[in-house]
Amino acid sequence: IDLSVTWLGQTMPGCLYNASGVWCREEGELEALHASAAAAVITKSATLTPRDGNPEPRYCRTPLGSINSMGLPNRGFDYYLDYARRYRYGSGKPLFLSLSGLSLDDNCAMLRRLAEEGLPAVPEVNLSCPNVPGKPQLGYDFAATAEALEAFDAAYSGLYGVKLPPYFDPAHFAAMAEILNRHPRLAFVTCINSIGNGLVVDIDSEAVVIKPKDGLGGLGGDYVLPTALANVREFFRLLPGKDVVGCGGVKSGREAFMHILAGARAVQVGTCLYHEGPGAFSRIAGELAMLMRVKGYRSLDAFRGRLRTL
Ligand SMILES: O=C(O)c1[nH]c(=O)[nH]c(=O)c1Cl
Repeated sequence: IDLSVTWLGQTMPGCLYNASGVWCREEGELEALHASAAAAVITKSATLTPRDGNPEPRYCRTPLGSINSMGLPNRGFDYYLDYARRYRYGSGKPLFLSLSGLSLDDNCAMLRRLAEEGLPAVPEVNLSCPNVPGKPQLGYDFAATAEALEAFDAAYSGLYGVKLPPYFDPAHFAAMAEILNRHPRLAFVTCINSIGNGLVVDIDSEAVVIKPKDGLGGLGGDYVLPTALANVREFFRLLPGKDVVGCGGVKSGREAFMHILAGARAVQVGTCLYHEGPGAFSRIAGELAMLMRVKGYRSLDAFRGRLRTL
């Protein structure tokens, strides 16, 4: 059973890696991911300067997944760039740098700095953080997204990707695809980020469960799987020549299989990784391989994007 994935001019040994934000803020966490069965590593979304993030409690696990309003806590761009300078690219596991500047200028400054370094690390620009008070998700503003992508192309001459928020309307899928398809070096989109601004209520305390934004936070886990699959399948159809990375609701080989069937080139794991740790990757990969064996598939190419309609 071959779980390898060839994209971005390289072949990685498997198809699973972390969702940005989970188990990836500190170098020790990143090294643990690299040492695990994860096939790639992506860093916590970086801002130009370090951030403490939102007041706690800012993350809560629920029976169906998670809610978070971390507020972009991170060590700052220089910390992750330094890690990228020392990363062992020869391992065959790509390194992605998630960038989430608080302004277009910040995103372009980080992209320009990364371009100057000439490192193999691939940027994934986050258009979808839902948890910085006062900062709407860029990906929901089509004009601003169009402007940003033009600026990214000018700031960075290599291949890059974007992390998209979930969309919920065919008109929005079409509008975003029209914008994204203008950019040949935009090599992939990662669908989806958390479903923003959900509200989890604790009926015992009769209170919300996280402090920021009076309890509003991004949802992950079982809550988001159908929405994630829809975004993967729609953008797989609408973005010829680009890759779609599936993210959302993956907790076993089953959901990984669903994402790939929907068109995902590779699959990210967030909420499940937060709770299980990097051992999740070998478990999920084993479950995926077993599922493929039962179904008679020897590689991901044998079923990627082959979701049947009725
Ligand atoms: O609050 C966060 O740090 C956060 N949380 C998310 O669920 N998605 C993001 O992109 C970010 Cl940047």
